[in-house]
Amino acid sequence: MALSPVIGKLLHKRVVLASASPRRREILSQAGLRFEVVPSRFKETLDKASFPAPYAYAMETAKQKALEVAARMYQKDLRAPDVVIGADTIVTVGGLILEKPVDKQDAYRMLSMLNGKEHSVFTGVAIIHCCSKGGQLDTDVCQFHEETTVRFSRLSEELLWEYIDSGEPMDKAGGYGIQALGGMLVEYVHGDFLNVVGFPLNHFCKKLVELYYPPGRHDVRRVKHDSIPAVDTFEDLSDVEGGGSDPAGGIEGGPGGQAAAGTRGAEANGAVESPPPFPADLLGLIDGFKASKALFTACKLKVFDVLKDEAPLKAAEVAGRIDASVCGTGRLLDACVALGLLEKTDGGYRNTEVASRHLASDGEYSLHGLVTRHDDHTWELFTRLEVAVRQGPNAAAGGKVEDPAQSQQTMLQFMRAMHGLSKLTARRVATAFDLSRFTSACDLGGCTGALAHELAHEYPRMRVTVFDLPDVLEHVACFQPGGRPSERISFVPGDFFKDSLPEAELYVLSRILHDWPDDQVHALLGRLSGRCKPGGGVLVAEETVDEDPAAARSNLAAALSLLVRPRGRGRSGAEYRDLLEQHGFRDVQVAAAAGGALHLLLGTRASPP
Ligand SMILES: Cc1cn([C@@H]2O[C@H](COP(=O)(O)OP(=O)(O)OP(=O)(O)O)[C@@H](O)[C@H]2O)c(=O)[nH]c1=O
Repeated sequence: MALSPVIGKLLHKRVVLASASPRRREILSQAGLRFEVVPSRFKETLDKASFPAPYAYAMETAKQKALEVAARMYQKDLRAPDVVIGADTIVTVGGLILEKPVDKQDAYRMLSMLNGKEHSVFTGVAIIHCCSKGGQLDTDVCQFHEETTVRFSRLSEELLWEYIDSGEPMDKAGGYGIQALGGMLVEYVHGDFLNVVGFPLNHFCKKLVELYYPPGRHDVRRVKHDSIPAVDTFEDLSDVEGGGSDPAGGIEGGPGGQAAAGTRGAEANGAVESPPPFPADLLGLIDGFKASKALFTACKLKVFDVLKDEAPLKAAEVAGRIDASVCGTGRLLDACVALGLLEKTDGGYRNTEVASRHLASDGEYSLHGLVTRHDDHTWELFTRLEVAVRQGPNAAAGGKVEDPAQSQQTMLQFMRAMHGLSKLTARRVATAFDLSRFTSACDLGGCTGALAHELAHEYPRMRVTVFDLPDVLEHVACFQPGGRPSERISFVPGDFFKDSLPEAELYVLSRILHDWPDDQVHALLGRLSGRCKPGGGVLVAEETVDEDPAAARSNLAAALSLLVRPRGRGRSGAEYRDLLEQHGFRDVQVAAAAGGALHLLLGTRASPP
């Protein structure tokens, strides 16, 4: 059984886990499954005595949990998810079924029954495939169960109460959690450990293989939602009806769908070819732009601002706040849930921590500006990637050099994007080398001063000058912490190609050189080298286009950006070192920052010969 292809079968479906159990959620996300969580409202009150065996009770409860969620979601949007997964875990001892204790006394009763004995843990699982047929919800139900045997040591009353007082037993079947403190009570486990924790992952994957790569018979049966079999007919579900239709065909391509027809056709010819490994990663890549666009759109519509610091909101409430359609907003919010940017609970949607920190438009580490810049500018630039590949770097813009000062709006957007990126990397750039020997620094093209602040903060003796175009410096006030720059930071307007460079012991060029062709880089470094006194330094921070295959993936975005940009060029770390040495900087030290995304070089100005 190859895991990722199996899980991959679900990657392009809207999958819902109908469970409030954090353990199930964790087990499935660790397995790489992408899903939403919609806890079931089904009350676990089925008559246990009406079931022939405890596992049948667990499977039926799991099924009813999942069907309740499918029906509720369908009712709400007239659109059910593709797959709903439900589960129910029970503990059985001496013919009794133990669920979650209702109070401490109940937990004590359960743990006393398990004390010093062997018991079974059953998890029933239902995988329900949904579709809409004739205006009604149509469901395929696949169920299974898994049993694990657990034995508790002989435990003292004192220990049992200590465990109960820890609070751990209360939301767990049988009153214990094997994955945490409860693990100390356990002498042995026979069978699937994760099944005890709440979800039999191994059996689940095997079931997916059966469903999606069907060798023949298995226990899926079409069940009309409005004719869910009564509880007492339930045990029949594991039997295949003789001469039944191909259930996997129904699931894969929908009833009568193309996939089903294809499979049947192949079987009729007697040549059943097994399909190739499922290219989940590749499909993820093919669809990657849709994920980016969903993120961009949510940012632009300020979804993450609306859901910041708030109790969960329903799709309709969010739609009202962002002035958008309810249906469209619902889809967008669900997409953000699937991308791990939002969480969905019974009460509605709310931000994940990452979304609040980086995607809301305010906040110290907001990347909102970067996202909107990508949406408004970079997106379009990348539509010309083919031209850039055919004609070479910088050709895509048709010779048109983008002028960031085009309009106030563009300039501010550009600055917000740069500020967000710099805030994330500035501390790392400032501390990659010991710069304490310098008492003054000049950050050329230092924009909002994000790096200048970190340098001043890290080196209490250092005064920092931010040197940038007058149009840029006009807008820096709103980016200063507390609304004003520190007294050791000054902003000096000027053009580093033309105007006299401020005097400093250390010159900083952070994300500047890639933006210029070689002749201009030489001109700039020549001016800088002329201004820098012997013993002074230059600090360069750049994304590089190294040929090291290990770094290729993380450098990919930078390398392609440099191809489509209207000017500038990508260089390797070695090329930057050469450039510094050509301009009289020696003892070049090299470091990496921001997870290898930034290449840092610190050179010292040698005395002229
Ligand atoms: C034996 C054992 C159980 N559990 C948890 O017990 C709950 C069972 O209850 P359930 O009714 O199946 O699920 P739920 O939590 O009510 O969620 P839901 O699916 O919404 O009904 C699940 O949480 C399981 O992880 C552990 O975390 N560790 C263990 O060792």
